[in-house]
Formats: sequence, structure tokens, C-alpha cells
Amino acid sequence: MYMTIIFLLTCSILLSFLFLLRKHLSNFSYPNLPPGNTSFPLVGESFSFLSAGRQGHPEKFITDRVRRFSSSSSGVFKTHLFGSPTAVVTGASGNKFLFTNENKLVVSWWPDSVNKIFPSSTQTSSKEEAMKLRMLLSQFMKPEALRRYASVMDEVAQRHFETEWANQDQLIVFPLTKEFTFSIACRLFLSLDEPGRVRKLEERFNTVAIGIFSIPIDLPGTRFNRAIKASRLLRKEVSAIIGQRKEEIKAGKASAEQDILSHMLMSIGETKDEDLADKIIGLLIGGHDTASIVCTFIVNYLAEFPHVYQRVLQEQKEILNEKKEEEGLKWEDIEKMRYSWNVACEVMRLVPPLSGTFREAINHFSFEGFYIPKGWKLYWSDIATHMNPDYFPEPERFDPDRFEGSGPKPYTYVPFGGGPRMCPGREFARLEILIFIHNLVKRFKWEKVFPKVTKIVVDPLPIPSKGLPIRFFPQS
Ligand code: HEM
Repeated sequence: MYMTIIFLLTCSILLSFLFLLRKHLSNFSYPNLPPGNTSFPLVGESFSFLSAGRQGHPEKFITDRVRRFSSSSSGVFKTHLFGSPTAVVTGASGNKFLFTNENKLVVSWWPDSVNKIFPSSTQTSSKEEAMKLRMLLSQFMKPEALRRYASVMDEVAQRHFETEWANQDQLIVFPLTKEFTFSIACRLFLSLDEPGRVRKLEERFNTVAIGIFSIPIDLPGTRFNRAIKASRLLRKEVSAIIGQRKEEIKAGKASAEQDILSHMLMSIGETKDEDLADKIIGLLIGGHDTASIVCTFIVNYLAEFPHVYQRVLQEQKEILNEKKEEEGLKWEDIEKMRYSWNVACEVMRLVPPLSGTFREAINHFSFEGFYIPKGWKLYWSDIATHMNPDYFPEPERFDPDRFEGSGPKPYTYVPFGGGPRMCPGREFARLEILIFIHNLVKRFKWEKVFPKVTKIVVDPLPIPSKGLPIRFFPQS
């Protein structure tokens, strides 16, 4: 009896493996595919891809293979990532090809882990849903709206630095920049301002964010499992906020300009609270994690390069000197922060918050003479482009002056992506990053506790090892 069970079990494992192997090989049976590795069924090269990021060099996964398989420093190669056959396209020509063929040859695609954590993202990644969301966001990100946010963000920044940074001589930067950008997002997206409630929400968000790009194994104790559980609680909490806001709108106690949530509720028509909650959660994650990474690495590079810090300080002091005491920042001040923005751009070149994203081929097509089958995934990488010496000589060197004058060539500098899916929150991000820099340098000087070059772990977003501890001193 036992022998029969063991025999049947072995047969079914073998058959499943053979089935997977056949499917895997058939994915790669087309003629004239790009060169590259296909590796094992299911996992493919996912572990090498993730491990390059965890070692702090996500671009190495790409540059090593381009060197091996391609005759030029930009090129295309095939691989197998997160369960799908994938073509990785690199360089300015690859970026241009994908960004200009959105919805014609390719559409946005997210790995299974994202769809399992946010079930409604299978709809939100569709062309129509993405367009709807972009339309809503474009209203919220209009120049006149951004003008209003400048003073709100400045108010949040002043409170943040007074309560979290002042009166200490040492702290860890990364959790604090997250708290700063999350407070701004809660205030402007949901009108949520109560510190205790914001902090509780942030904890759940962090658990979800860590699991989003993990290997999708739903077993107790895995990051993925924790993220699914946290996302359910989060959906409940955000749905409750939505329910309460609906009541306020009915009673005439909320306006469309108040925040993103009211704006969405008043313009989107009938939608399930849970779907809307997923959209808001997605925005809160995308809208605060990315900017907090930029703020963190600005602190890091300003500590490493005192002459850059001095130029930033000088620019910000000139703005301060034109102000009356206690007068906050205005939009016009932001426009004067040219050098500070060059610093932020150079930080995003070296440490882009999203190292790259995926597309799916909706048709068969050819790229650089190679065949890309319908259904294959495509991956573009900003970090690999930013580290290409053809576009940025001595790419490892930190030099904000690269952004002087007309700046980098088209499609070579792409921290916000490009084409129809280009980040709609980029101006919002610019505003909060510059307001962060202003409030930081006008108050403090600082040095790193570990002065060596900071090790970066990309998992899935880049974070400094140990969270970047610094010692700091009040500005004289
Ligand atoms: C420094 C900060 C930021 C960076 C580096 C960044 C980067 C990106 C990138 C690279 C994409 C394109 C993904 C793709 O092509 O597949 C993207 C999309 C997106 N970003 Fe951002 N982002 C930032 C801040 C924000 C903020 C503050 C918001 C919201 C207020 C936001 C909302 C979005 C949304 C909704 C999309 C999806 C657009 C679509 O699919 O059509 N981002 N972001």
C-alpha cells in the first residue's frame, strides 16, 4: 500500500516536472530569439537577478550578460524571471523602443507577487484603468495645485525636523525620511494628520512594501505571506476612511480640492471601496517610498562631498535671506533651487528608486533584428542605462554638474520612466525633495557614523546598509 502511494507520488512529481520542462523549453523554441540563458523552469535566473540587487549592484545582472551576449554596450538578451520568459532591453535605444511602443506592442506588467497582494491591480494595470488613474492624478498634480502643496509640505517638514531631528546628536536617516514623505502623502492624499494614526498605518505599509517584489511563496513566516496579511488589514483601514469620507461628501463637509481621496470619490463614479482602497494604497506606496530613498541618499552624498554641501547651503541661504523671519517656502522659491535639484538628479542617476520595470509583449515583434514572441515579458533598467560610460563618463563618480545646461541625452536618464507610463508624480516628488533639502541644510551639518562608502542593498528598493546613521550639529 505504502509502496503504491510512494510510486504514485513520485510519478506525479516527475510528470509535473516534465510538464514544466516542456512548457519552459517551448517558450524558447522560436527561431531568432535574442541570445542569453534560459536556465531552469519556474525560477529561471530570478535568484541571480535578486542577488545582484541584494549585493548592491542590480545593474551587474544586466551588464554582465550584455558583455557576454551582445556586441555593443547596449543590447538585448533573453532570460527567465519571476516565472516568465523575458527579454531585457538596454540602453537609450531599448528605452526609446519600449516607451514609444506602449499600448502598441507592449503594456505594463507586474510580477505575480504584486497581483496577489493587490488583486485589483490586475485591472489597474490595464490600459483603461491606468488612463483613468492618470487623468485623476493629472488634476491633482496641476501646477496651481502644486503651488498650494508647497506651503503644506513646508509646514510638514518644519514640524518633522523640530520633533524628530532637533535636540539629538545622532540618528538613523532612512526611517525618518520615510516618516517625512509618508506624513506628506497622508496629509495631501487623505487629509490624515494625527501622528499616532499615521505611524500605525506606516508600519503596515512597510510590511506590504517589503513583500511586493519577493518570491511569491505564500507560507507562514515568508515576507510574501506577511505582506498579504498586512495588505488585507490595510485595505480594511483605508476602506473605513473611504466610507467615512463618503458620508462627509454627502453631508457637504468635504470638497474635491481637499485631497486625492475626495477628488477620486467625486469624479470616479461607482467603484467598490476595496478597489478604490487598492488604488489609494498603491499611490501611497509609490508616492512615498521612492521619494524617501532620494532624500536618504541626498543626506549620504552631501556628507561624502562637503563642497557640494557648501554649494547647496549657499543656494538655500540666498533664498532664506530674501525672506522675512518665520516666512515659509513658496513655489517661486522652489524654482530658484537649481543646483539643489541637480544634486537630487545625480542622486537618482546613481541610486534610482526603481531600478527598472516590466512590460508584456501584446504582439509578436522584432527588436534589433531579434524575434520577441507575444506574451513574453520585457524588462528595462534605468540603473543599467545610468551606469553606461557611453552616456555618463566615469559613471561611478558623483557629479551634479552633469545636469548643467541641456543635461543628459534623450532616453539616457530615466529615473521616472518615459512615454505614456512615465511617472505622473514626478513634479510632486521634486517639490517634496527640494523642501526636504531646504529644511535640512538650513538647520544642520552632519557626518556619517561609518565614513566609508555606504553599502546599498536593493531589496526590492535601494536602501543604505544600517539605515544610514549620522551624527549631526546645528547650523551656525
Ligand atoms: C523620486 C520619486 C519617484 C520616482 C523615482 C518614481 C519613479 C517612477 C517610475 C520609474 C515609474 C514608471 C514605471 C513604468 O514605466 O513601468 C513610475 C510610475 C508611477 N508613479 Fe512614480 N516615482 C516617484 C514618485 C511618485 C509619486 C510622488 C507619485 C504619486 C504622487 C507617483 C505615482 C506613480 C504612479 C501612479 C505611476 C504609474 C503610472 C502608470 O502606470 O501609468 N510616483 N514612477
